[in-house]
Amino acid sequence: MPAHPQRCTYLGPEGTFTEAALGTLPEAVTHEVFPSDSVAGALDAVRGGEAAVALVPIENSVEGAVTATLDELATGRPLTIRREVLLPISFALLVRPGTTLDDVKSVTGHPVTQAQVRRWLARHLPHAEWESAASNGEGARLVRDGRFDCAFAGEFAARRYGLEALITEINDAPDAMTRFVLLGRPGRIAAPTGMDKTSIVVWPAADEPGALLALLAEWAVRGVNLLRIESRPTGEGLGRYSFSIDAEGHVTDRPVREALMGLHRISSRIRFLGSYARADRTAPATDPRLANHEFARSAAWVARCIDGIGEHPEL
Ligand SMILES: O=C(O)C(=O)Cc1ccccc1
Repeated sequence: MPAHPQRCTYLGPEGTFTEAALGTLPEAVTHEVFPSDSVAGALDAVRGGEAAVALVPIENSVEGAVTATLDELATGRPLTIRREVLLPISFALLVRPGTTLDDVKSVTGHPVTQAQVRRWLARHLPHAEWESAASNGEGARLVRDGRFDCAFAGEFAARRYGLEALITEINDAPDAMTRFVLLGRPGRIAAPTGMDKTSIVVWPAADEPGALLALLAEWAVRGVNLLRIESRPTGEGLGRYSFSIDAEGHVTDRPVREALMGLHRISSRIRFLGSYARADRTAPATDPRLANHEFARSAAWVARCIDGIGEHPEL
């Protein structure tokens, strides 16, 4: 460990799933780790230089986007994604020791959690009042402090806050996963691994027929597969949206690079959020016609056409 290790922050407080996800990354040992109390706080710590990197949730397989994260990435000083990590999620109902299900009148957790335990709540605690917390760790802390009767959080958070897991393995959808991203200030992009993903935010140029189709066509004509597309309101009035997109491949792959160039030409704004290794280690279906050397070969052919080398430069 260097004398002054770099710092890494995460959506805290202690006991969040984000902290558990961070535990699977090398940064958990190579960096000095500290919690932030919101997604915005974590990203501002990176923007302000108090942390080199921050881990925050971005997407859940049941509830979809963590909108606070998407919106933070679309605005403010630019940040880029260095890594992503996937974590399977199931919840425990945490209470102060001695509390029974019959005692429970109020319940808390992160808003994304609420969406994942809705059916369970309707069945087992139909009269309990829900109020959201900034994170699941924060919910557990608030139960310890007597603000709520129980919180949904990871079972591991019980010990941290002197609570008891009354029920475990709660989840309306059994295979729920959450995706987290490690964000840093823009820097040199890591070399491709062959199993990469590229993320951007793009603002269409005009509110006109086919504007979204034109954005999608830039990827489609170059054979680039999209992994996620999400619209988010820009905040500039109803009907104004930006699109958050994950595409298969790395910015140094010719098809991805040319799609980005096309988007840059036709959009009103575009923000590059990084190229990084896919956590699911899935290699794209490769089309040999789209390999970098095929782009070089076709560029050389056009150059020969221009130079008039050969009567009919065909190859
Ligand atoms: O990290 C946490 O504990 C959070 O509060 C964010 C979250 C919410 C729901 C599932 C996974 C992570």
